[in-house]
Amino acid sequence: MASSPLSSASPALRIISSLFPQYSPTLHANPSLLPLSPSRPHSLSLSLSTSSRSEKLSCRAVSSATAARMASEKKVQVFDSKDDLAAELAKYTADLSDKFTKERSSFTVVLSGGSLIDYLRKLVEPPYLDSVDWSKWHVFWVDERVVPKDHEDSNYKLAYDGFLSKVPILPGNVYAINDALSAEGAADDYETGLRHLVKNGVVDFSEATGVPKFDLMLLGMGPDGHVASLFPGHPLCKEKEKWVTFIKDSPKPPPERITFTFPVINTSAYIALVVTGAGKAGAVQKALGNSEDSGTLPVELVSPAGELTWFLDKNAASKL
Ligand SMILES: O=C(O)[C@H](O)[C@@H](O)[C@H](O)[C@H](O)COP(=O)(O)O
Repeated sequence: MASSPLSSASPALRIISSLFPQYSPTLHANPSLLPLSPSRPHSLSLSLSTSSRSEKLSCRAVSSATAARMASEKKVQVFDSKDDLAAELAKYTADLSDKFTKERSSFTVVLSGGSLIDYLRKLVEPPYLDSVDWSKWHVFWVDERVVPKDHEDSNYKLAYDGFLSKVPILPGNVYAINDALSAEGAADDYETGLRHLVKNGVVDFSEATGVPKFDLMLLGMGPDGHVASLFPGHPLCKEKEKWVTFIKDSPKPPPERITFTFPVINTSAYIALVVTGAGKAGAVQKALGNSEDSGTLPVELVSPAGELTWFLDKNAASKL
């Protein structure tokens, strides 16, 4: 298991629970939308809380964890403000960028849509703007809506406007979907592209699981506990063969999307789950608390081979 590279926690950071022992033809950047102007990352020193609340949470989580989840290293961090969360997420990401760019010639980062992009806001500011080796970044999407790249619903557009346009990541290293294809075609095309990138050594590969091993996934979670475009009760949550699949009946609009599957998500070296807002407190409680019906949410299936870190604001953590 990879150890955290992370080492000085911000004062506002509260760790309430910690270690659980235990290219392609079309996988390309869109030059018209990627006039990326140009322009390094870190690990949190985890100051473990010894409060009774912290111990209680750890016990609760352990009691509800499956054997697979126990195999993961899990950290839960609660921040007093969204700005504090964004500051720590920037530091965490920059540290991991530093670690992986020193170890390999690339840093493979997977983005989700939604509010996650806004929480990357401090990563595009000093000191990270100049200290991160952006030239080594390779950017992917854990899920994407099947809409044109300039559509308001596009995760690519969201990431471009809020993050990619502000840092000097090479346009050729940004892997958007082919928006001219159907959902099924775009999913197949994205998987084909990934296979090329694995073959070329840009993306790491896990012999153990037979799927790509991304360095970092930055995930959000919906109020219903969905992650990526893997929704509660949907058969796609059980997909074991495909790396990338598609959905045409997403309960969260728009309905047509492509998404990484759980085997790929769970092969990641690091996953950050960024969850804020009182509307998500129930799902957070189910996933991390001692809920009777724990184990029913997609987010509970997130159990990476590496390290999982929850970044919560106090509202999302309010039922813990
Ligand atoms: O494209 C998407 O819809 C997503 O990738 C999705 O999984 C998102 O991350 C969650 O729905 C959380 O979104 P919010 O953070 O905006 O609530």
